[in-house]
Amino acid sequence: GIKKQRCTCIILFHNNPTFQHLSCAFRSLVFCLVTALQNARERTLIAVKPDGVQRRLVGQIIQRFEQRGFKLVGLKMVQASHGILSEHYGELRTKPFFQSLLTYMSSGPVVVMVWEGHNVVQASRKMVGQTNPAEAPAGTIRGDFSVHVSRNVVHASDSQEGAQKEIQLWFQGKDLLDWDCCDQIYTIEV
Ligand SMILES: Nc1ncnc2c1ncn2[C@@H]1O[C@H](COP(=O)(O)OP(=O)(O)OP(=O)(O)O)[C@@H](O)[C@H]1O
Ligand SMILES: Nc1nc2c(ncn2[C@H]2C[C@H](O)[C@@H](COP(=O)(O)OP(=O)(O)O)O2)c(=O)[nH]1
Ligand SMILES: [Mg+2]
Repeated sequence: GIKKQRCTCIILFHNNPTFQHLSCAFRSLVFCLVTALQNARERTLIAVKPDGVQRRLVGQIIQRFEQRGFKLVGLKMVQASHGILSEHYGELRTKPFFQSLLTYMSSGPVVVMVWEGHNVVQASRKMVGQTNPAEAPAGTIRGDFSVHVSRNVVHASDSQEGAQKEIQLWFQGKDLLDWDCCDQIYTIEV
């Protein structure tokens, strides 16, 4: 993800004849700016699970990501099928709770979202808290709103690679909006 983008960026700025005549300092400055902007475009998949929707927690969960400074770029409410859920939770296929996980996740609507921003994958895992709410500190979503591992309110991608796969699984490219957030220069250094 980011490493590949950095390489592309380096190739663009160091091998492109258009930029050869620019001073080294200026090229470095442009490179830093582009890298900062690309880092700010990291995305993750967050889903409010059926228990979160039933308990009317959607608004509070969205609010936490907004107030942290992340940008919502995709949002939908879906009744998820076992098909999409078994792909989403493919790595847990051999776990004893896999079938009950699918039953619970398809028991009602989920609200699936894509959030964008600097370091959003890692930051949102911290905001969500440990898988088992008993271990999730107060102040995290799971630590504030849940008590049992099987009803832990929210999903968050656990790596950048996982996020990319999950976003492709749940969203079509055209449903993710690339919009300018007017406060962006106040939330990251560019
Ligand atoms: N022992 C368990 N009993 C019941 N459900 C479980 C158990 N372990 C995990 N789950 C459910 O499966 C989900 C996926 O487990 P995983 O290990 O991926 O946790 P997670 O990454 O914290 O959660 P998610 O992937 O939903 O964000 C958990 O969020 C939880 O709802
Ligand atoms: N019933 C039950 N459910 C579990 C257990 N471990 C995980 N889960 C459920 C809740 C998790 O949110 C979900 C996905 O697991 P994960 O991807 O390892 O954790 P997380 O990414 O949700 O934090 O599976 C578990 O031990 N028991
Ligand atoms: Mg997980």
